[in-house]
Amino acid sequence: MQKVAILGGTFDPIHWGHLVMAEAALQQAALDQVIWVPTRLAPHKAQQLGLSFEHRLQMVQQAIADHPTFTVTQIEANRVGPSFAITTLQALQELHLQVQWYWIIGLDAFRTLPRWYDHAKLAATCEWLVAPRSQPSNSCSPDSCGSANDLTTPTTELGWTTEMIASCEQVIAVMAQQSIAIRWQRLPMPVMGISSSLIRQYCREQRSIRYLVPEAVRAYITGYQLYQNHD
Ligand SMILES: Nc1ncnc2c1ncn2[C@@H]1O[C@H](COP(=O)(O)OP(=O)(O)OP(=O)(O)O)[C@@H](O)[C@H]1O
Ligand SMILES: O=C(O)c1ccc[n+]([C@@H]2O[C@H](COP(=O)([O-])O)[C@@H](O)[C@H]2O)c1
Repeated sequence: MQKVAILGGTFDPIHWGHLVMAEAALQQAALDQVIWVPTRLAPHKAQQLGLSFEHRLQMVQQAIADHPTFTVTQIEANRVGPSFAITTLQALQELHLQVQWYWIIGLDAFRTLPRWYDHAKLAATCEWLVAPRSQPSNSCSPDSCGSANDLTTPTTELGWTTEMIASCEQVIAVMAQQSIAIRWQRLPMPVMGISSSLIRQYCREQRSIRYLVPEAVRAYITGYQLYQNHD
């Protein structure tokens, strides 16, 4: 049976944090494939107007072009309403039979899992590969994110602090209270203090984004003069 992981995201734009996370997952879970899924309308970012789906898709395509086991799908391109994860997973299940499913996710997003649409069914359908993340991204609410001092108590596990691990276990506990069993693993990888918000901010401030995103993505952003005036 093939082992396939979904990496869903807004990717506005894709950056090295996403790519390092995907590579760590590939190795850790011995995956056969990672399917990148740009969201059309992220459920919790629905009010925000970001770049078009086409621009975000193009940047993902260019960033993963040289990777033999990364692919990108447009499965959410024409979806009406928010892009719920369970809908995407079920649609991919119909296309890929005989697959053991995984979902690659950063700690900030994992913390919000108990509030995802139909999370009970989703949790039963895939295993979660969680990447450490120290800074809350703009996308999560204050009650769902950790403090900025997550880096204070390191463990021997690459990238992970005791606070981050406790945060994951809190998610598992909340799910358990709802009688939802969840399969998950922590990804050993360095904490990458990069976010799409940071890239957009750097572009607005006309600071260099070299080494924060792949060169092809930087060229794309520069070529279309993206992120100059809005967040
Ligand atoms: N630097 C990072 N380290 C670990 N996980 C990350 C990192 N950046 C993004 N992710 C994860 O990748 C997935 C998609 O994230 P997304 O496309 O929203 O990027 P983002 O950098 O969080 O964006 P924004 O800053 O606009 O909120 C989420 O699961 C998120 O937690
Ligand atoms: O299904 C949900 O309710 C849900 C709620 C929040 C986030 N997600 C998914 O989580 C992934 C990461 O989202 P984002 O916006 O942080 O890039 C993306 O695939 C979203 O569709 C899904």
